[in-house]
Amino acid sequence: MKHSKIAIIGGGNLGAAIAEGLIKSEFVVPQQITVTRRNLAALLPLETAGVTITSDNEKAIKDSDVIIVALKPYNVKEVLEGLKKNFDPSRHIIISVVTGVFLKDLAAIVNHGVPIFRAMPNTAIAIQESVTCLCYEGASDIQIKYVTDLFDQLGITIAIDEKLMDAATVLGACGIAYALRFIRASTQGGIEIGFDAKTANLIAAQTVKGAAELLLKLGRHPEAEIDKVTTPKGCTIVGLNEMEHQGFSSSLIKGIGASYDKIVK
Ligand SMILES: NC(=O)C1=CN([C@@H]2O[C@H](COP(=O)(O)OP(=O)(O)OC[C@H]3O[C@@H](n4cnc5c(N)ncnc54)[C@H](OP(=O)(O)O)[C@@H]3O)[C@@H](O)[C@H]2O)C=CC1
Ligand SMILES: O=C(O)[C@@H]1CCC=N1
Repeated sequence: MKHSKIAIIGGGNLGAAIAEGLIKSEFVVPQQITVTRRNLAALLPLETAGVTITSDNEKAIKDSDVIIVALKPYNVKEVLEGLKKNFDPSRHIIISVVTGVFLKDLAAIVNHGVPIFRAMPNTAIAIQESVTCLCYEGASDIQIKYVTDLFDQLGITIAIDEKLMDAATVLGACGIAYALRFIRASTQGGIEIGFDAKTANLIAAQTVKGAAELLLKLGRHPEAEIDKVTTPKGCTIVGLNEMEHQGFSSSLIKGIGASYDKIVK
């Protein structure tokens, strides 16, 4: 499957980010990628990089082997219904990154025996730093290996039960926004205590990266690392405790719950 052509149906925020990541990773060359949307002007940078851009979904599917569906949840049914006659089970695999649309619902729309994967990456896929949770139905071992390899090039991949896909959406995909808001708030605090915005943002972003790398590279526990920073009677514990009095951990946990409820209810 190494020379498979990839069509991304719906080249918006996530679809375009996947294309960018694929190009950077060299998993495929740009000429193996087609990206579709109606407003093609937004895709011109990808075209400059060598990707085929088009509004013709049918042609994109006919010219490709792997079809990544990156449409909004509310128009996926309508768009795929109109395209289903173009899917060939002996050739195509479908990878949906659409939030909240189950494998069985996708299979019912396509109705063709085409292997279907659900993947839940985040926008850091553009720089090969996504965490992508994956589940699938009706796929062969070769196809599972291919799709896992593809997302492994774009960050890390975790195979999960489909029942956890909504939770993966919140923790991994929405999580990028939560982390960025943390950095933004830190930057605002940094400005209040003396830094210009650019320097404060750099310090806040690199600090979050360092914290994450302590866990990812050294396998450490967050609280054990916090203990190393909180000098007795020092400034860290005073700030941290004040944040907790103001509901820091609680607001994050409640926010994660609210995002989850929005998907499942
Ligand atoms: N953004 C994120 O961080 C994440 C998003 N997701 C999921 O990925 C999906 C896409 O999200 P996102 O990229 O943010 O949304 P966008 O709205 O940015 O992208 C969807 C794209 O689909 C295009 N589109 C609409 N109709 C058609 C059509 N008939 N044919 C081809 N393209 C079409 C739209 O462009 P145009 O109007 O020009 O046609 C639009 O650019 C959603 O289901 C979302 O839940 C999952 C994880 C993370
Ligand atoms: O906010 C959303 O609905 C989408 C799904 C995950 C990230 N963005």
